Amino acid sequence: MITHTNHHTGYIAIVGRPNVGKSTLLNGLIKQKISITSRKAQTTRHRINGILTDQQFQFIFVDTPGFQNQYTNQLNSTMNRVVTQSIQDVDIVLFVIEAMRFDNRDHLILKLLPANKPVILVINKIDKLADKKRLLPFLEEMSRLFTFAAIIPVSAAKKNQLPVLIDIIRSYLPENLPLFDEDTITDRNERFHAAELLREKLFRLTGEEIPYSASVVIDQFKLDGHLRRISAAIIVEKANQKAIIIGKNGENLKTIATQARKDMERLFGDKVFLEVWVKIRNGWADNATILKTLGYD
Ligand SMILES: Nc1nc2c(ncn2[C@@H]2O[C@H](COP(=O)(O)OP(=O)(O)OP(=O)(O)O)[C@@H](O)[C@H]2O)c(=O)[nH]1
Repeated sequence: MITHTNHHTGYIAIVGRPNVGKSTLLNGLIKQKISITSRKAQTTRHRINGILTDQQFQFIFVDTPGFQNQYTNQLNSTMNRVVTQSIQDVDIVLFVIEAMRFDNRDHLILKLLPANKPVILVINKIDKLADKKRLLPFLEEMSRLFTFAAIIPVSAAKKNQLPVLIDIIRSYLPENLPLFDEDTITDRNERFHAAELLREKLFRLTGEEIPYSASVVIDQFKLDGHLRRISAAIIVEKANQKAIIIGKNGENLKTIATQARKDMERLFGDKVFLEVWVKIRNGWADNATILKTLGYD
């Protein structure tokens, strides 16, 4: 029987400036693709809880949007607030940086780190370092910045050192009963993940022309036996953006939809029938382009 004296559960925030690899790290730690990653900075806009549970431990990860101070619009100030809040609410903080880089934005986050809870410095992307010897002086330099509970170099993309990181986090998890069922990977629902996966492909497979204002809406999400029937809309501002997304002969949209569907099937463990429309925000739905991707042969 599980009692609170032999079980550990804790909230872990993953913070770091945009593009350091927070989403990749979260995905690697919980071994499922639930958080979106992209080459473009700042694709994470939501708090995503990824949950890892075993017999005696439950790790509840909070993936925060990249902290940044380059733009001051409403969305970004909200993001900065989310980072500050999530640091307050958790038991452990993972501060993610890139190997050999520590810029002004990293310094800004450093200032927000709490003194009263363990902060683990995760130095990511060590696979990019040709000469690993350069890491040692960098580690020393970092250790002088803050009293970190631990400093660990990893490669989130190559899954190097992630088991070691898990063991370190485990040692700081407070005694507590599990808060979620064992099967729960995330407390976000499937509809949300379907939108996130499609949004990731949209950013990955279209150029810089598509602004962050492009959004994805799930119009329909129906369970039909084991099949999930999903109808989604990509919403853009201008006709030329719509044309870019669709691509020549619909090729680009087809690739986006197919890749998104495959990721959805992997995550849900079942077949998906995905229909994607591209709409212009001022809403003439009649003009929508339809693309159907069959989820089964
Ligand atoms: N070489 C290498 N690239 C990585 C590694 N981890 C992440 N990346 C790449 O870095 C880019 C950003 O990764 P994300 O996981 O989206 O970064 P993020 O910090 O969540 O970014 P935001 O959502 O913008 O805050 C992607 O192109 C990843 O493939 C790593 O260990 N090595």
